[in-house]
Amino acid sequence: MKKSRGRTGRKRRRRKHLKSFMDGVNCSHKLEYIKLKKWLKERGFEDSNLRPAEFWGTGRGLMTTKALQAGDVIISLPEKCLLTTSTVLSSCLGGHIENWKPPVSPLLALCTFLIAEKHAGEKSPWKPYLDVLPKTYTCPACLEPDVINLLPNPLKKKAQEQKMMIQELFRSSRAFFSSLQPLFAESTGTIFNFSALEWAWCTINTRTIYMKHPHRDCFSLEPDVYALAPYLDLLNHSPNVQVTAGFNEQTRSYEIWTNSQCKKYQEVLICYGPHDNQRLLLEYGFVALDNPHSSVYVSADILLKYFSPLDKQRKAKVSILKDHDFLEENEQSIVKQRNPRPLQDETA
Ligand SMILES: C[S@@+](CC[C@H](N)C(=O)[O-])C[C@H]1O[C@@H](n2cnc3c(N)ncnc32)[C@H](O)[C@@H]1O
Repeated sequence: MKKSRGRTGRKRRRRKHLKSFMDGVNCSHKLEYIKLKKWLKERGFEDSNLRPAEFWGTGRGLMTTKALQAGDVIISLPEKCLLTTSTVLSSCLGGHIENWKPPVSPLLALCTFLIAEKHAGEKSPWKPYLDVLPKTYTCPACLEPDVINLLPNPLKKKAQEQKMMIQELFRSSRAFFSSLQPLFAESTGTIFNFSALEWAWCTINTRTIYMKHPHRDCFSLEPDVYALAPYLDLLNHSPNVQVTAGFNEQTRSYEIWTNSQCKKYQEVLICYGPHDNQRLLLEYGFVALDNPHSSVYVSADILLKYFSPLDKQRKAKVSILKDHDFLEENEQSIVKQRNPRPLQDETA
């Protein structure tokens, strides 16, 4: 049959070309995903219509093999598949954490567990999950100083703070790491090194879902709101979709429901929250195209410079903006131990 060379043909070819970019390259045949699926099945995860795939634009994510309608469940992950502080406490680290004073934070407990399990290699029951975790991250904390220097000023300061915060976490955790020596043949100084902590911190910062756990005395007062959710954490973010997510007490599973449609073989996207690109870069290491939450950060200095000198209210206006945290502080801020932001608000 003669190929259509007219306008319709060109349109059709263009659409096909565009579609091939939007569709992902299925990678569920790769051994690491086959092992992960088997491991999840043993923990009660029912095979869904999701497949790991590589997408142009968002990287690795999950594609659906069935069209999704608003109201459909995207994924339902049983409690047994989740990695939380309860997992950590029931491991060999549990006794050491319970005896350690001052108590460690839930975040540090999770970081320690990830590093220890990664070190255990073949012996770790979490190996199929650990094997699919990224080896490196693009959060500002992992960027070289000369790259951080290229960022706009307010973001540069926040990136430097994030780097210093992890350095401080490492410094303040060294004694705790040393206390774990009886559990390891190799020196804890080698196992729990700075880059291992940085990797674990970024894993938690970029991949955890929000799940509130009651406070336990063996932990410090920082909120215990994290859970690592294997497979579910392959879902990428879009500011333009809406989902409902949370732990379902009846099914004892963490569930995500879509409020948007998704076509067959397209990437299933969820919303991590109404974050602007600065926040996305800081917390997750990427920026979203056409982000409706985009904002521009302005320092008090810049604002005052461009306020009309005749405006008698300008100081009061700046003060109101400051009170509501709408202004970047210019002075060097004290490095605070900030808790990372879980993947999804309960309300996202
Ligand atoms: C929860 S993980 C999602 C799965 C991840 N892409 C992977 O391969 O493991 C979150 C990370 O995915 C990446 N990501 C999520 N949404 C993205 C998007 N819209 N564009 C680019 N990268 C995105 C970022 O690196 C982010 O830190």
